[in-house]
Amino acid sequence: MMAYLLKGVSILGAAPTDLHISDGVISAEPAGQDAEVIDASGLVALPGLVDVHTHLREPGREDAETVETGSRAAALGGYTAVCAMANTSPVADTAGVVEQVWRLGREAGLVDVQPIGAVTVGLAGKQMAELGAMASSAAGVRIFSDDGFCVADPKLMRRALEYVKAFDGVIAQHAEEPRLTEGAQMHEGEVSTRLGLTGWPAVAEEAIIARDVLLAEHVGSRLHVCHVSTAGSVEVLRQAKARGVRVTAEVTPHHLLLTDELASGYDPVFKVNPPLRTRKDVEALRQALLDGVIDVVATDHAPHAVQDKECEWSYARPGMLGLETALPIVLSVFGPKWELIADRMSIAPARIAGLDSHGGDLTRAGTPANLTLVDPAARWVVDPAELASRSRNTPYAGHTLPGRIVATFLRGEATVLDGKAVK
Ligand SMILES: NC(=O)N[C@@H](CC(=O)O)C(=O)O
Ligand SMILES: [Zn+2]
Ligand SMILES: [Zn+2]
Repeated sequence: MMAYLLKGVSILGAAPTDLHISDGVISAEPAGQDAEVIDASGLVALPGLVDVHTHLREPGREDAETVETGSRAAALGGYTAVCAMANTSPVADTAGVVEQVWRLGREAGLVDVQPIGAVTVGLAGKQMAELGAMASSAAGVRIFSDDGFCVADPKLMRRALEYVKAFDGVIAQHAEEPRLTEGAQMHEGEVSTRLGLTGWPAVAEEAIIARDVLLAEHVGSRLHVCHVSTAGSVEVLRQAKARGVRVTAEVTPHHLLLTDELASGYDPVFKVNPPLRTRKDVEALRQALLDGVIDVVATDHAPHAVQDKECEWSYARPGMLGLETALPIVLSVFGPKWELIADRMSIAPARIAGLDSHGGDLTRAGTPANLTLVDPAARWVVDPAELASRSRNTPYAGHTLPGRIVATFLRGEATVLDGKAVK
């Protein structure tokens, strides 16, 4: 096993120090002659990022992404763990499928791939999947989600919350009242009216979150809200948290930056669920992340093959890439608030996902060496052709972004060095 000495590194923006990595953990002692020395002056060390919402597309759409290509994109983005969403083909609704995804993650060996199990069979919203079997499988599933679809049936949602309570599981809801979003192509507002596109109203998200926090409160179980996108949702969450409801929430980098005005050019790269909202929503989401009303940044990395994305707006699949640009976008929005970034992108997501070996304290000897090194001064231009993802649907093509991932370590082994994946 390699040993490393990160010379002159700044841990979360603190004064430069030397960081020793050996035997897979942070070590108090220099490892001696054999350690590879990395000049880390000017670089910031963060606990390895953890994504609670990633679409890896395997099994079923390996033309868009595989566990391996998505893992590589994640490592290059500074991630050491990702939670793989269940909307694969076949759906990850059995112990067999989640174990397959988990095993593919182990084989790729670039990040910890933690499968999310479906709440309902085939994501059909009718019959509960075998949540217990997925939880007790080798994959040890803790998060369940029908993401892509909402668990719209309130009775089914209640039963799922009750069921996972036994093993401290969590239901991650894609909050969308389907009757209010029929035919929706973008956010319902001034821009959709001008473009003549059917809108997804903010209330379609807010109504489900309001219902679900009440259900979670009633059951005393854990709810996680995927990709929160509106100012109204933030207010519902703020009130629920003030009452002590066991609810956590995520926001994506794109909802922290981009607005519905971008639909004006009808470029489907900006088509995503939930849709890009207004400037007012963006401001409220930023404030909510600062306040902790929203707990984490999650990418909702949603790779799509060219033919599913480069077509007429109404035919294009919703979703955009996220793993390789998440940290730079967050850095561009909030600046070098390293404590905040570490909490919202590593510590809190690791806690939500139950990934105990991630999001650790890098100043403590014995902490598993899951970390990433960022060069905050480096600026780079996003070139879709250079991304490690198998897909190209980034909304940031041609953007100059701050912050480059220089190295990532998974249990003390480098997965990224000099900005390049090691395998
Ligand atoms: N976000 C998206 O627009 N698409 C996601 C599904 C989802 O997150 O709802 C996908 O799987 O492509
Ligand atoms: Zn979703
Ligand atoms: Zn998603």
